[in-house]
Amino acid sequence: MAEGLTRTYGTRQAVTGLNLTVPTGRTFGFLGPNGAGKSTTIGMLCTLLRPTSGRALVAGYDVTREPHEVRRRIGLVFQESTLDVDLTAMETLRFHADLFGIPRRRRLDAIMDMLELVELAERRHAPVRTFSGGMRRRLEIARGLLHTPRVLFLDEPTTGLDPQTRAAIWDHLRRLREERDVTVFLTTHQLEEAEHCDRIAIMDEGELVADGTPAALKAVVGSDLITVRTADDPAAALAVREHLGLEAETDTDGLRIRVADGAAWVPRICGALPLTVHSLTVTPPTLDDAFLHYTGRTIREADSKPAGPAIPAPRR
Ligand SMILES: Nc1ncnc2c1ncn2[C@@H]1O[C@H](COP(=O)(O)OP(=O)(O)OP(=O)(O)O)[C@@H](O)[C@H]1O
Repeated sequence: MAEGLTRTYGTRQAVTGLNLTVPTGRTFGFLGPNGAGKSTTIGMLCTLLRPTSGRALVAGYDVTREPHEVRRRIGLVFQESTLDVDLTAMETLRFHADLFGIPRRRRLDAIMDMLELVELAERRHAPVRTFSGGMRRRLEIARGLLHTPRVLFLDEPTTGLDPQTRAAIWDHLRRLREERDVTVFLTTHQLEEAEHCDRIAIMDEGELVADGTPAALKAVVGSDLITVRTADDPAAALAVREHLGLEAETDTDGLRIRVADGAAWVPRICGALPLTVHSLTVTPPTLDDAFLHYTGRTIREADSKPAGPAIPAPRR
């Protein structure tokens, strides 16, 4: 829970008056372009950055007044890897278990449980340097979960990974949600990734602009996109405007028409066109449409601005 959470760097407002409640045991995605303030928010929630004003409770504890209580109850996976590549997977987790004071008698069970969760048990004695990017990320997730935190924070968990590995990481995060009662809080600037979350908060230029389930955010857009390719798109646009009174734009994809119930309009559009239709697709609203709706630009346009620094990962 955050109330009026604000962080400034000098004169720059990185996060402004953030109000947020995250449901327990769910996957919550923080979506926004580079520099929106996502990492700064995670940094404050994880007690790594002090809020300039406002307050936040994580797992029931105040991040400013009770940082140690918060730290005990959270796991953190940074944007950049913080693994020591000379250690094996087992040694990595053993080191972390010591750090968090996991009792010796429970240590091996806890480590094996986590290694099995992320399917690295067979590679437990291999040094991390022999691991692929996806395996390293899975090991970091296992490490973040070893002390059974109530909340797992992941800053851009699949950045830099190929699509297959990304899908595998999401499978693991899904299992985590199903099998353990952990709240997963992650940041992403990838729309496809945000679709996996139970709830999303859209952030832009330090402010929260929307918050809800992916379906609810898309529903606000309220219209499907019909794309039609014809033998003569400008003539088709004119016909659609004149006969159906619909706004139609043409671009390299063809003719683009936005309507509330796309499927119902298909026969009428085809009937109104006096020329050959090569193809017609109906696309329900996407999260990019939702982002556009709330911010006035697409996330890709917003992302082409220079990136901000990620939250500082501890160096070893
Ligand atoms: N240590 C810092 N000093 C000065 N400005 C900073 C610092 N860290 C972040 N900022 C600025 O604060 C704003 C928010 O940055 P932040 O890293 O939180 O965004 P982000 O949404 O996480 O972006 P990214 O996806 O690139 O990590 C940006 O304008 C960034 O330049």
